[in-house]
Amino acid sequence: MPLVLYNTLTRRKEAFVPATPGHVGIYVCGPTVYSDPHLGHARGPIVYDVLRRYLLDQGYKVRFVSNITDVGHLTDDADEGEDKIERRAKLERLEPMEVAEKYMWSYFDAITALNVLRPSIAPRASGHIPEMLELTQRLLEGGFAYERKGSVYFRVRAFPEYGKLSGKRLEELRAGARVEVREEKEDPLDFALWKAAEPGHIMRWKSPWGEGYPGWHIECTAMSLKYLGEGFDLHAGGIDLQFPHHECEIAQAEAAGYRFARYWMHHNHVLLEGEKMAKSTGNLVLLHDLLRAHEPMALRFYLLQTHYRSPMDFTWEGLEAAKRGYARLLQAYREVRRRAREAPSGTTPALEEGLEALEGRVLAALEDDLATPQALAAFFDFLPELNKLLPEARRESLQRAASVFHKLGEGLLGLFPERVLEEKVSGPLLEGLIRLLLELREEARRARDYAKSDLIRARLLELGVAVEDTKEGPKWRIL
Ligand SMILES: Nc1ncnc2c1ncn2[C@@H]1O[C@H](COP(=O)(O)OP(=O)(O)OP(=O)(O)O)[C@@H](O)[C@H]1O
Ligand SMILES: [Zn+2]
Repeated sequence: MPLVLYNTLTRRKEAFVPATPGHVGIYVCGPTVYSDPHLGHARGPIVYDVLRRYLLDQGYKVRFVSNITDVGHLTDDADEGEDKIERRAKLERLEPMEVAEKYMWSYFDAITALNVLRPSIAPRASGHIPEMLELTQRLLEGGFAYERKGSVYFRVRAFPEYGKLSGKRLEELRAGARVEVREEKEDPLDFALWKAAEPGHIMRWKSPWGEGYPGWHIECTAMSLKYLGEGFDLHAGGIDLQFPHHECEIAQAEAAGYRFARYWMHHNHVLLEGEKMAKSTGNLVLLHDLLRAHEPMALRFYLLQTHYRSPMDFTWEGLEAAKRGYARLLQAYREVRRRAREAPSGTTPALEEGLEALEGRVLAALEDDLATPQALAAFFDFLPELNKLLPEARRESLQRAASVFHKLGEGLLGLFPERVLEEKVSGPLLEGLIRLLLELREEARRARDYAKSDLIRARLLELGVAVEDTKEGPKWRIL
């Protein structure tokens, strides 16, 4: 398989070889669902969606697991602070699970509008507490964890490979760590596998150590191993998750004796005014606001214009430029489809050659660590030639052009769902056309050309539009 991906674990591009021939297992860290998604939340789903589409196109069976965090993600990375969902529940006067449900659907609605395929499994953390307890128990038994006042912490010192994903050195981390006053931890680097619930904490489950709730990191380890098995192919998420979240995930899995993910992918951030777009800081543009005002596929196109490992600065000018670029591609594709229906039969070798080159370039770009900007550039480089060939092109070659556009543009990049290709005549357009015909009819009447005015009326009637002449002028209705 020719696909090459940058593996964060080894810090180099590597050929991607799935553990089981013909199958690929992918786990992507999903959102903590306590508010509406912003544009940054769409980047990962779209990038990994292109990867998934590529693998499907290559004939792989892909199990794509992306979780929903509905418990355990605290406002503070050092295991202090409130649960993000529970804090929001208090603000909105809702049950925590109402908050999770509301924002989970808000997230799925948005990424579905962006033509992202639904995960094969979207496990929710709160539904996997037994798996997390079992893993915690195993770590305790192996001496990799300890219990303090009903909470259980991972003993980082017992796992010398801690830091291998992020390349961080334990001594430096320790020097920079904050030491809390009421610290229960042996080492400031230790992290919670299980937290004792304080009085008043709503989301709580029974455990061998009393009532509590899981740590955020143990959720993803437990759920990815459950659904993808040991040594699964690929684990992905935003670059902010590389440390500590993913570092902790690896420590938990491997200390418990399981082989963990073989490849790690991290996408860079969407920035606004140079800063990470984030819920917690309020530096954001909401996805739903963008989706209401702009073609979702133009947004998807905009995000794919930057390589996933580079930061992407969101600007309104950038969005407008992307809309224009997308419209050019869409127009070309529609034109190809239209002509493929009408052109005289035959082939156009120059067009076929151009298509083959396009296909080669797009595939080569994606196979080189998902170089989506280069894949899009290949389309734009092909446009002038395509536009030159179109007027004379013959049907069979145009049909092939349409299917190549479908395979590359929709199948791989997910940019042209059927919805955008249908050149639908909308309500306002229809009404305008009827009004225009009636105006022409009035003109004919004024010129005493009754044959023409009657003809217009008769033809409209055939189409199911009845015209009635009243004192206030002609009225029409759909039969
Ligand atoms: N600005 C961004 N650009 C790209 N990916 C992002 C961005 N913000 C969050 N993500 C990714 O979205 C996923 C869900 O993240 P999460 O729910 O923790 O959101 P968040 O906005 O980072 O929250 P917070 O601001 O509270 O840290 C993660 O994979 C995370 O890396
Ligand atoms: Zn995760």
